[in-house]
Amino acid sequence: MTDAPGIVVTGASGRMGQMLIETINASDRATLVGAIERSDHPWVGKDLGEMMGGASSDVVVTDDALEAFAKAQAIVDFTSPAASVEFAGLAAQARCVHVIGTTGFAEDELQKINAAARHATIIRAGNMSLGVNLLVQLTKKVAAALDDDYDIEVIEAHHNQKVDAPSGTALMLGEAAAEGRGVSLGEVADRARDGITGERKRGQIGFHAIRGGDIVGEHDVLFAALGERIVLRHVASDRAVFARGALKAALWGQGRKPGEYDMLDVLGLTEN
Ligand SMILES: NC(=O)C1=CN([C@@H]2O[C@H](COP(=O)(O)OP(=O)(O)OC[C@H]3O[C@@H](n4cnc5c(N)ncnc54)[C@H](O)[C@@H]3O)[C@@H](O)[C@H]2O)C=CC1
Ligand SMILES: O=C(O)C1=N[C@H](C(=O)O)C[C@H](O)C1
Repeated sequence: MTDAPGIVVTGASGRMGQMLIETINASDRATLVGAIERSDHPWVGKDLGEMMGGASSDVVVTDDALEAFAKAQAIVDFTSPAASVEFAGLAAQARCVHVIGTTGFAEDELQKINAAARHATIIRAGNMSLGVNLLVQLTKKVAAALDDDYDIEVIEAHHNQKVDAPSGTALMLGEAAAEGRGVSLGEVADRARDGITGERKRGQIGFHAIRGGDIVGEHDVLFAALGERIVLRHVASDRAVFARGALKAALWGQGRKPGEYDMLDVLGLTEN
């Protein structure tokens, strides 16, 4: 028997799923106890290690989430919004910490996750890297220091397989900028410019999404005024930064009371 919490990875064959499995397997602070894929996925029923191109392992990929969650202390979940909402209910039943990295949630889906957090410890963040979470705090501070002579634009770039836009990170940065300015993002966001748009409205926060090749994830927050520009930038060059953050969150969540937390809580970056 070891004290290392048992972790189940959902979306095991995905870009993040495989990175998470490698990160957990390399750690002596957690043990991989399960791997989930969708029912129609060719990995279901197969040995996880072999599917990842290595030696056989103790883990067989399954589509039975509840059975797998029952053996775990934490679920690390980078899948799709619909899947993560379902896993939130099952993780709450199994009393597991649920780390959600999935992005692209609709408002009603976020409400369902929020409801699950009444009974479960959920840590959700659109970006699990230390660097981006620091950038969130910097963005809030810079936005609070400047008035709306400074136009704020959030520009993000990702690989050509990404299905949601703006990225979860871009929305976190936009929220931070809006909070710094004391406004509601919903009221000032401009998420699509095309055609004769008219002049930029003062106080807007604009979003731009670049998609191409194998870009891991890049985010700029631009503050542009007459005669000067400030650019706050984060570049992720390796998905391992997200996986390390997610593992840290799963460990941090052990023994924590039910509620919805984020990476600022995990990293101790919350402030007044
Ligand atoms: N918060 C963060 O730090 C990060 C978040 N992400 C987000 O994580 C999510 C996944 O990203 P990728 O790994 O690049 O995508 P991906 O498409 O490579 O992987 C998603 C995996 O989830 C699986 N899946 C979908 N529905 C499922 C279900 N019902 N049951 C079990 N498995 C299911 C798919 O089969 C696939 O293997 C995206 O929303 C992305 O934006 C990605 C990187 C970092
Ligand atoms: O889909 C991705 O790849 C990423 N998604 C997250 C997001 O939507 O911000 C985090 C990271 O940028 C990679």
